Amino acid sequence: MSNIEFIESKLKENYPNDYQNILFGLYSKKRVTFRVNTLKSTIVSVMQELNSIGLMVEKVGFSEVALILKEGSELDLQNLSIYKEGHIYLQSLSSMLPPIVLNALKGDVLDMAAAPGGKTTQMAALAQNQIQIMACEQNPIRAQKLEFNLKRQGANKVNVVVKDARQLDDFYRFDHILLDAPCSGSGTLDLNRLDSYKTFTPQLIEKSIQTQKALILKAIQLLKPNQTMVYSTCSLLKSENEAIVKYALATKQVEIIPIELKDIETLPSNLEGVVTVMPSALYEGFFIALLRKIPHAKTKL
Ligand SMILES: C[S@@+](CC[C@H](N)C(=O)[O-])C[C@H]1O[C@@H](n2cnc3c(N)ncnc32)[C@H](O)[C@@H]1O
Repeated sequence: MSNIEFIESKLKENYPNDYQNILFGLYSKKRVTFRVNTLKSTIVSVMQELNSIGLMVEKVGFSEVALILKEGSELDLQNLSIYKEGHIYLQSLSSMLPPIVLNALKGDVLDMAAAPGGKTTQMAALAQNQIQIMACEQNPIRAQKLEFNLKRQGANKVNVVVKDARQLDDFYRFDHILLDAPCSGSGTLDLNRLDSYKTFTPQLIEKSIQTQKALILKAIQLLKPNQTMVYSTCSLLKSENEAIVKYALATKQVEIIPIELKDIETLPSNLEGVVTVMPSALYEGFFIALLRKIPHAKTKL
């Protein structure tokens, strides 16, 4: 079976009625989207700057600071001083959703799989640097990129920990946790490019599932009772999404807080309250679940 046939078979197995629309989304050329960094600039100032050089943008319903470039490429933005000085951050719209859903505005926050830092810097901006973030990243090279982005974006209350998050000390307790888990990436594949999908294999899926299970148990352990965490992936596979959340629910230490996304096309789920964003030219395929730790639940797993 070729890689493409394998992808098609997995999507068909997961979404028998929607897999053709999903494939269409994964073949679509993605629009260029980005976020204004409110630690350094404002939406008005960025829009004025872009207008003055003829780069037209449109706003997106779910965020005051998310923008879509009407015409042009990432390079057009990367050449600008507002990009180089961290006033904007190139980010897919779907990838902006987990921090918005988590809404971590005070206390201590753990970003368990943080590099390159799109969501860490977004959380820092949403809280105007009023939260203390521990940003954990296993891969040292990616951690350098994370450090670079934090500095450029002015996210100055972030402590980078280069470590396997499974090995984080058990005595930590956090008010909010973002677990944007390593995954097969099935929601972000560009099916026009072999280099994008050739690593999508049964082995990668299996390895991702094992890591996701260990990381979600660790997250539950490190979360303060009554507080919230987000589990997200850029995969569309239920084995990496709903099944991992069900695995977490089986500990009886967390419950789902239902998420409602307006004006964003989602895929059917067998688990109520979680969302899977349909891939399209505008959105990547993405899964998001918001969990709350049940008060008085034992922390020992
Ligand atoms: C989906 S990416 C995170 C993207 C990031 N949250 C962002 O928005 O920019 C997953 C990251 O987890 C890292 N990772 C994988 N296994 C890990 C582990 N056991 N502990 C910590 N980080 C891990 C990978 O190196 C990768 O950088």
